[in-house]
Amino acid sequence: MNEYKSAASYTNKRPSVVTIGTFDGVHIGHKAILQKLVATAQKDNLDSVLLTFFPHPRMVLQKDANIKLINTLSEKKELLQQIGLDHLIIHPFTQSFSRLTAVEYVRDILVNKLNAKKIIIGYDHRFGRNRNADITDLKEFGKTYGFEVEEITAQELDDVAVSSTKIRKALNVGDIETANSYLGYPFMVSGTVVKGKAIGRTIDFPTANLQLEETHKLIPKDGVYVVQAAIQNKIIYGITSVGTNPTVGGKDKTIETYFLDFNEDLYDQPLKIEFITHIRDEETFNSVEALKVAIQKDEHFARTYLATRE
Ligand SMILES: Cc1cc2nc3c(=O)[nH]c(=O)nc-3n(C[C@H](O)[C@H](O)[C@H](O)COP(=O)(O)O)c2cc1C
Ligand SMILES: Nc1ncnc2c1ncn2[C@@H]1O[C@H](COP(=O)(O)OP(=O)(O)O)[C@@H](O)[C@H]1O
Repeated sequence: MNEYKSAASYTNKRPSVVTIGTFDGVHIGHKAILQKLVATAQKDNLDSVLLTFFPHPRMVLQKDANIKLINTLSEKKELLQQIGLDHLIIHPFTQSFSRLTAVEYVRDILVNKLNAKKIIIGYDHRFGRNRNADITDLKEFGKTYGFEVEEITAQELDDVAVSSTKIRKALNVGDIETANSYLGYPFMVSGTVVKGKAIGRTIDFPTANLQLEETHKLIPKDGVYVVQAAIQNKIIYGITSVGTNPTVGGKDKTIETYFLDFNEDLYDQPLKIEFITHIRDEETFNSVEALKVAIQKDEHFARTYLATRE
């Protein structure tokens, strides 16, 4: 898969089939659409192109600072990599881009830059300045500029929308199993291991504190989870605390993991944790000693869970 930082840097001239969208989560519903894109490309001897935008249009247009996404950009790239697309364009969504008229966007980008011969798009897709144009307009443009429009039906799109919303809702209540079943892979959080308050090791539970790579990443509900990570190519299981650590007077949200049967320095290393199941909600204990007892129980829960699952 070739990657491009903007439509302008896409120099490929081959005729293409294009789909456009955010594809947050790259979940099982998205995969069905993307596989259709790849299959169409093969059938019609076209290059497959996914045109996606970053930052998310809502962040730019509605200044929606609170929008939370299932994937960071680098996670999305990694997931898309596995699908077999020919080209991924991550076009910067700016105010000036949003002001392109429908005809400018179709002619200058889809036709002249991407050489689109086919566009696979949702029945309710809108585009151009003020989202003025719809799929009927796109089909009209197709007659002028020589491309076909293949519509993703309401039913197909409903499946996708429903699963994105369901994934977000599930993560917000700590229902990892539901999120993972819609995603088709374990929900992940990645970042770099940074120093914390160094209290962990004093209660025999050192925790690798994750500093996230993006502020818009959706984080599951505060609580304690069973997780796994690949560390030096080995799967290591762990228990992760997501929350503000009220017992030790914490304020900021942290994501920290105690790895089972593991004793190595992880500072400054990249780390990706994959969520397996929720153990319990975050609690405020009367003492650090009581917290330690609770974490021992969490560890016991995790070991039993991992030993008995299929
Ligand atoms: C499995 C696990 C469960 C935890 N549960 C809670 C909790 O319920 N309440 C809380 O205040 N802190 C909880 N913590 C966070 C501890 O307060 C934190 O790990 C400790 O303060 C060490 O912080 P440090 O890494 O900055 O040294 C938990 C930590 C782990 C590893
Ligand atoms: N089993 C383990 N799980 C997590 N971190 C571990 C483990 N063993 C050693 N470490 C190391 O210990 C560090 C955490 O120690 P801790 O006392 O909690 O300090 P800090 O507050 O700086 O995170 C981790 O970042 C990692 O480098």
